[in-house]
Amino acid sequence: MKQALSQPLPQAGGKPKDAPLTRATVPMPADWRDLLALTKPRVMSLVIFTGLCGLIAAPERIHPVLAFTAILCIAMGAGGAAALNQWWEADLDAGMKRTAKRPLPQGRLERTTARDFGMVLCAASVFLMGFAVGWLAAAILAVSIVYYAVIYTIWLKPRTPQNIVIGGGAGAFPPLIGWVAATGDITLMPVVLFAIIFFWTPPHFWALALFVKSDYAKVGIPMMPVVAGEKATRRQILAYAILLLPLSVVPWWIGGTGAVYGASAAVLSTLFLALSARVGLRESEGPEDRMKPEKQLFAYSVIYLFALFAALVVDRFVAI
Ligand code: HEM
Ligand SMILES: CC(C)=CCC/C(C)=C/CC/C(C)=C/COP(=O)(O)OP(=O)(O)O
Repeated sequence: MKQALSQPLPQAGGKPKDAPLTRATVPMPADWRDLLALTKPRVMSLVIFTGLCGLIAAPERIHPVLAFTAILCIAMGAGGAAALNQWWEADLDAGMKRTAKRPLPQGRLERTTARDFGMVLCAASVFLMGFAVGWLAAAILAVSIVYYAVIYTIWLKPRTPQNIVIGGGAGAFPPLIGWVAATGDITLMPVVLFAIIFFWTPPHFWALALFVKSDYAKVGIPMMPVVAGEKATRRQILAYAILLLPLSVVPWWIGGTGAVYGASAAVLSTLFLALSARVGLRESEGPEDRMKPEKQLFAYSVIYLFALFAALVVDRFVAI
């Protein structure tokens, strides 16, 4: 592992590493709840949802069994990459209040279990996608896994405050994968969906980073508020939200959706911009417990993306 432990992590099961294995100290089999936690299920619910919406919004239909398989593969790949992220960052997670209760910092799982679980899920997701659905979708899934688990987690995150701007590409792939799973082809529409998530990610994450800034500072991760300060972060949140408003209506503008999506996107993005402006124009370098607008923006960012992609699907059915 790259990062040095600030303090020794407890061994899985809370036993000292070199204790003789008696009946009482034989490691417990991995609990399924801890394995599930490794996949970051709440974050992944939106990843899976956007993947599903991309698949449904695509102009071609595939057999429901294949559609289910494609979404299962996105879930497995994203969950496996999240497990690898936590395997690599167990030391960092142990040092941050927000992440200290995860299975690895708590010593409820062996690190090697997390690594192997992640590897198996990722490999299985790509091969299943390739053999059952298509190799273009499998290739993009593989790229997104490597993007999140390696390029973002290992390379960008510890090095640059632009980590989530560049790394944001990882989370933007699922609708593209869903679309390609249905059509076997990449057209302008799924690329626009990719771009929407790409530009949504900085306000989504930096809103959170503002109210957990001290956590990131403590473990030496160069997140934007830590390196460039709160003011610069707030201005950049606003800049991305301004760009997101016209971008979100592009699917309607290029004729890829109907007015239901176009109107929904305009309303949802205007509210996103209003909440971002409240955060972006705030001057205070306030304490983290006085960050209500930032917390509201973060919460709304999640609702926003769910609602925007739901509108895409509703629009498709209304248009039929
Ligand atoms: C590089 C890009 C991103 C970064 C760094 C990031 C970071 C985070 C972090 C740190 C949290 C708090 C989670 C926790 O405490 O466990 C979070 C929450 C969340 N993220 Fe992101 N995120 C990114 C992109 C995305 C994408 C692309 C999606 C989905 C499309 C997404 C969906 C969510 C959801 C649904 C939550 C709320 C989870 C909850 O309710 O606890 N994120 N994100
Ligand atoms: C199909 C596929 C592979 C999709 C990628 C999924 C995805 C949404 C990746 C990036 C987003 C994410 C969960 C970042 C968490 O940041 P972090 O890991 O820095 O957060 P943490 O501090 O909570 O660990």
